[in-house]
Amino acid sequence: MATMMKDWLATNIGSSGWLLLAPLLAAYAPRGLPQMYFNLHLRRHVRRLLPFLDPFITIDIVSKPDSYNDRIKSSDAYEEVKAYLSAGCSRDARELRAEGALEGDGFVLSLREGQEVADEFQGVTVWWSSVLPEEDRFAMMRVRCIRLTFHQQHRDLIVDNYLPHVRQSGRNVMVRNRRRRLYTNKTSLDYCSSRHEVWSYIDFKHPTTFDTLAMHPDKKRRIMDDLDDFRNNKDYYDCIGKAWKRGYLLYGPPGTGKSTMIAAMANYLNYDIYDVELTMVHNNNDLRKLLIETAGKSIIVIEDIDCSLDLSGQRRGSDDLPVHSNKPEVNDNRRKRTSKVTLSGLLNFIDGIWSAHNDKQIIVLTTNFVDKLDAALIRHGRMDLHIEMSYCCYEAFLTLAKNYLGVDEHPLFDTIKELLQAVEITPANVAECLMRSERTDHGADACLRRLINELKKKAVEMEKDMVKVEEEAAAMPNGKGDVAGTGLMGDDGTDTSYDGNTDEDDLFIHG
Ligand SMILES: Nc1ncnc2c1ncn2[C@@H]1O[C@H](COP(=O)(O)OP(=O)(O)OP(=O)(O)O)[C@@H](O)[C@H]1O
Ligand SMILES: [Mg+2]
Repeated sequence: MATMMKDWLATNIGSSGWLLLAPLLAAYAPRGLPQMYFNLHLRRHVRRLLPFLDPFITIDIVSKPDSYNDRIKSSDAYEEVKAYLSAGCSRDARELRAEGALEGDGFVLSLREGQEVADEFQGVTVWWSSVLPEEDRFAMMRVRCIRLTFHQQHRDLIVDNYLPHVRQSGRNVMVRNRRRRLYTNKTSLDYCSSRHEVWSYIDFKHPTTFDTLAMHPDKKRRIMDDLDDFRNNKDYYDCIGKAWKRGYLLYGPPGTGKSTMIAAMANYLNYDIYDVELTMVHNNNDLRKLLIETAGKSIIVIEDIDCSLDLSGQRRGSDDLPVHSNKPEVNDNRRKRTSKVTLSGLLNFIDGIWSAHNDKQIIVLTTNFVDKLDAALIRHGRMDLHIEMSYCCYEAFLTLAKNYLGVDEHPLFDTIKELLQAVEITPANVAECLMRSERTDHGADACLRRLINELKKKAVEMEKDMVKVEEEAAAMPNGKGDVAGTGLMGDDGTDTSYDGNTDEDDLFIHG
């Protein structure tokens, strides 16, 4: 309605139609004025009259040109307005356009050109319409335009309150409709490539949550609290002048749930995951490029960081490796060296000046061998929280029993509790025992007995290992040795293997 009136005024007064008023105004024109001055004089009067005749203001929100890539943030406003209208006011429109939604099988409805819908905000009515942009230069680039029309007396309310409200609501709609994504980096990056070109993705559909994650409940609570503090404290990060980011180091033996924890975090926060395969990144520049093309509200993951790069070697500036070697670890190192990413490039990726371009980003590094990592990589402020993923404790077992067998208690639980205090077994191993198919035939009993057998078997193995190690240690002149036979040894010869301890001070080195 408002736009129709406005269009009428534009056609009949704003352009050639102003001549309709010419005879009227000519009567008031000063006598003897040359024709050219008369026209100017007339136009000035018409322009002054316009606000009285047309008190409506329009604001055009234009889409990005189709040829632009998705780095142009100004396009976000158009998408947000579209989402806002699609969810609400387009219900009143009679003629709609349906585009296949980027996510899922649904459609995004928007207004067809020329259609108009009304919206109300704090008692004020505004009108939205879809129009073709007036300027020809846009036509080649297929830019779409949504026009907002409102009375000039509400200008402040609309600009200061309504438009931000529309954007925020539109963003919420987009988040609600959106499926989360699991990205991974592509091999070759070109300098001009955009997000689609450096990352490929699939829908992220991991079912793990913190409820199903097997871990001591106190430890789990502290991690969840830390995540909550992170996502809710933008003001705090601004106040202390720190980029709104957080780093987590997850370390522990294979099968203790590091990858599972990342999925639980992503589900908890509703974030996307960028899984960086470092060995495929050619150099520091490509790494930076990848970072720039990530979006906020995401978790950047580098799994098995100790295997991805020869970080310790680079830190110490070690010599080139021999060209041929029979040792597998040497060949493995040579493979890592094909990537020219350096430790310093990685450190900059994590918290360099470029890393602050996105808010709400979490970086997670995982490793089986925390002692192999350079101190700079995991220092305070870079990896804010160190989380040890340890062997299965009784509390973690209870979660797995609930997940896999649906039982909260069972007469065999006491035996299992006792064994778990003495035996190191990973949650993955426990889960495997509880997944046995006998469950369907014999209920939880068969699975729990299988677990008990597994635990007893491990207890015997551990006993044997201990005897062997003690014998070896006794045979060494200085009595020092790799006690658990894990290959993890501190510089001073002390054993640095995982002890499965769930003492909180051990779990949270800092943070
Ligand atoms: N803490 C846990 N809670 C629930 N399930 C777990 C847990 N740990 C392991 N699992 C189960 O074991 C499987 C392997 O776990 P996951 O891949 O997370 O281990 P990881 O620590 O990442 O191992 P790796 O070091 O080899 O990458 C998971 O698919 C899951 O089913
Ligand atoms: Mg893993």
